[in-house]
Amino acid sequence: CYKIAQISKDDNSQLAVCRVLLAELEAHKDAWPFLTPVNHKVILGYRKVIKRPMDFSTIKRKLNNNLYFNLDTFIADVNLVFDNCEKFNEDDSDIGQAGHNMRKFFHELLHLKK
Ligand SMILES: Oc1ccc2c(c1)N[C@H](O)CC2
Repeated sequence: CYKIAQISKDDNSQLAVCRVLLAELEAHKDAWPFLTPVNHKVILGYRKVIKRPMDFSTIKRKLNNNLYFNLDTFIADVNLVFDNCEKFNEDDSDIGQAGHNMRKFFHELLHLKK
């Protein structure tokens, strides 16, 4: 019984860490391309090229609906945001640069909290 109690406590603390990490990502000056889903009806080719769209508002909804098993599944979705950005944007574009900046910022956040 203790083991089950221990896992559920960790889940709650891991969930709290995810919420803080997401808030820090959303507050970053370069977060603007990633705050809401890309409108694939407007951006031609996006739906064909990007097989698994992801953005910060979707991650927040998944957090609130308890759809992340642990910190690692949350990290995988954040990295998906930046991987999609690299796939669809040139490195020297404004959005491409924002994606690289945000990935570096997130990586540093994770190493601060470990
Ligand atoms: O010029 C544009 C216009 C729209 C978007 C991008 C670039 N890149 C984003 O990844 C997807 C949305």
